[in-house]
Amino acid sequence: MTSKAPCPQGESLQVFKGTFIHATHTSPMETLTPLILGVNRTGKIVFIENVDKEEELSQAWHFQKKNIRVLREREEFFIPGLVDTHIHASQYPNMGTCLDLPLLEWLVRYTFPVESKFKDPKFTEDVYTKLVKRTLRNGTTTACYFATIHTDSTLKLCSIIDNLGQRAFVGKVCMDLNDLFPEYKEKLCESVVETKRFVAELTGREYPLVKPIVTPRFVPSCSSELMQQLGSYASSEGLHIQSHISESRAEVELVKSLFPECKNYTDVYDRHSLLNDKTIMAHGVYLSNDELKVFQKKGAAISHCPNSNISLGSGLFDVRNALHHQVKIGLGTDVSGGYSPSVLNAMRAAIDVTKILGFQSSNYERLTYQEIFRLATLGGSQGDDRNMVEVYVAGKKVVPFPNA
Ligand SMILES: O=c1[nH]c(=O)c2nc[nH]c2[nH]1
Repeated sequence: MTSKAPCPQGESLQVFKGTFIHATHTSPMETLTPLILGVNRTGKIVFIENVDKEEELSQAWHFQKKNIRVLREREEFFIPGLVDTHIHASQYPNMGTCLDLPLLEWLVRYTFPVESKFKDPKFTEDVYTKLVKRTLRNGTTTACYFATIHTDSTLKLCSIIDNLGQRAFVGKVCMDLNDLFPEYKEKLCESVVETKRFVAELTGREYPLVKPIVTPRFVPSCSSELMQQLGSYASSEGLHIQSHISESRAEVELVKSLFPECKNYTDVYDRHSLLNDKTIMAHGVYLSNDELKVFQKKGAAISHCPNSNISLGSGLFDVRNALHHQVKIGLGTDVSGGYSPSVLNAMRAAIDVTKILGFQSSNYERLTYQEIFRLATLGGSQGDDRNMVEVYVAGKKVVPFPNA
């Protein structure tokens, strides 16, 4: 929640007092009350302590008690920022519509056409500005975005995110296969060169909170050569990787027919060096236990996107089983397969999914709402090493994931 900081004199602070709710590895939801929190001019939390330290803190930091914003008891509380581990910024124009087809048909009929519009800079700026503002309004302080195949438009998304102060990973989508909508694809060489240009330009801008993520769309859209080149590039540069895996039965069958020599869908990514502890794969509905073991061994994470899985009729992801396999899990809105940009909505949908799994099997250990809160906050932050500062709450060091 806060990094330990020295106490410079005379810095202007915003100070809050009230109830804090957070998650740790030992407790999925912990209520800390009452605490006092100071935020400096740059938006950094500079202290978070028990209220009995108020006097001491007001002297050290020179704030007046009358300026403390006191949260209303039982009505207001602080939580950590929500983390959306999978969202397609470019599908925002379709959000809440076009959900009458299963995944593979949905991509061709609705999704590729809307994404292809992002070569237009005006359209790009308009849509991305609205989308990022909307996610921030919904409490998403960190997001893992898919953009489109267009590099400059994706860089525009990065500058909008930076401007609006969100933390993000942003991916220029890579896809060199698309027979059913050929207007929206790249050549192999172009996809790799443009990914490198995207990473170089974004890194050069030195945005403090916005980082690139290598983004092969999914196996059916990428040649083996493209996946191999992206895998080795990501490894050599230490970059994060995002893609989709095992979302629908038809997709799993398609991948089997495309890569008959591979053991399963996970094996395809693994053989192309795309599965490691910086990888986040969306969905994973149909992953076998053997595949989950590979995820655990490699340290790869899964983004659970329950709204999308229901809306596109893809299936029900068993979070409990993945947690039993010690796989890292976060929550994703998956706009526009999911119809809501809110992680709170993803939490509600995750509750629905775990209840449905409970109806199907009487001894199923449903997720608790506290566990879902942890998925939406701490769960989604695993693997983002920018979060690995030393964290102290009320003078006590908090170790979110000691074995991570
Ligand atoms: O939910 C999804 N949305 C997408 O855009 C996509 N592309 C491949 N697989 C996908 N799944």
